Amino acid sequence: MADQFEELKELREQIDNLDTSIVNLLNERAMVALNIDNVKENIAKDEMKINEPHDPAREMEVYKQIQQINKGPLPNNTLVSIFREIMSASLSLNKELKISYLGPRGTYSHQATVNRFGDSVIYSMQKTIADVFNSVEKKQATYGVVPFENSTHGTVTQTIDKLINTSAKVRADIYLPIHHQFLSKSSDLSDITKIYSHPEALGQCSKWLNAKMRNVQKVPVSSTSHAAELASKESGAGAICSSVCAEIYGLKILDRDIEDLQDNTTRFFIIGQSYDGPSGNDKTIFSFTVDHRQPGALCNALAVFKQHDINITKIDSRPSHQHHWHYIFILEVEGHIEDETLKTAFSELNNCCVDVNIIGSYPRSKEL
Ligand SMILES: O=C(O)C(=O)C[C@]1(C(=O)O)C=C[C@@H](O)C=C1
Repeated sequence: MADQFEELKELREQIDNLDTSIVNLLNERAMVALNIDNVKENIAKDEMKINEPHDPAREMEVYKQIQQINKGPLPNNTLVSIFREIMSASLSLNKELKISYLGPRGTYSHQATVNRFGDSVIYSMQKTIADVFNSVEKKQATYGVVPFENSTHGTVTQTIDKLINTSAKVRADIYLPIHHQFLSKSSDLSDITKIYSHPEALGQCSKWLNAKMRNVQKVPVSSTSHAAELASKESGAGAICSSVCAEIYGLKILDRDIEDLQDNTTRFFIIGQSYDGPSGNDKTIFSFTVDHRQPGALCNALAVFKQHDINITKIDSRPSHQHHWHYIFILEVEGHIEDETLKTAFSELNNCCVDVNIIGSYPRSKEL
């Protein structure tokens, strides 16, 4: 017994020594991150650009490298979480970094934002997607996170309508698997007379709603968390939202994973004042308008990408709000706007469009 206590003491001494090394190494790393920030500041001044502390392409490189060198026993996802926090700390060493997202706490936007930026930055929750854009445009937040598209229900119209009219730029994307739960104060589905949720979440659960709640009133609200908040104050009301809302708002989960498709995933955009240079594996999003009186005008615009062998990864259109039945087209293509191929393609595109507006270029991220 005495031997074992002695062994425990020795092992704890080993841990203490290792912790000392880890703390010293973390501080050494933080000093290097501070130096990087100073160098980036000088480069930005020379090039008359904005210094962007967050570098999504570099973060992906760091994650890739730590996973390659990892020999265990720690699993890769544990190391990724630890490094998420290490880089979160680097991001906030020099100055306060404020990130805005569609709140309240517990929304999918909140989860995507915290997964990406960690615990050391300051978060600012906003009531609407438009408010997230406003906070970035007015420089009240360094970055904002907005939902862009869902694998089941398509484009988030509130976001795309802001993207075509904003000075903010898309600088990264985040994929988040989405599993919706049905939450209520009541204990039985048969007591439910009203369902709150964000319109996108209602759309992603249409099969469940039709099968189990066909005649129940559906009330679209600004976010899934706000839906949970409302449901927590009304008997007979329920909310479609994430499981974390159960704890936050003191609700019961009456049905789980009610989304139409089990691989339901939402892609979020990180918006800021500018985007980074090419990483070698990027995407570019832009909007354009064509002369509506000219037959084949849209076809000519799209043909530019075929001619340059540029893959189009998304196409959408939205009403122009200037003339009835005139549309703005939104395209996402592979490549960075500073790549030679894209530069040539965009100069040709400018010749056959009324207006072309680059919304962002960003490193292609991995769908987890
Ligand atoms: O390499 C950089 O550009 C850094 O600012 C350092 C660092 C890091 O801690 O590794 C910090 C934040 C960036 O988002 C990416 C990487």
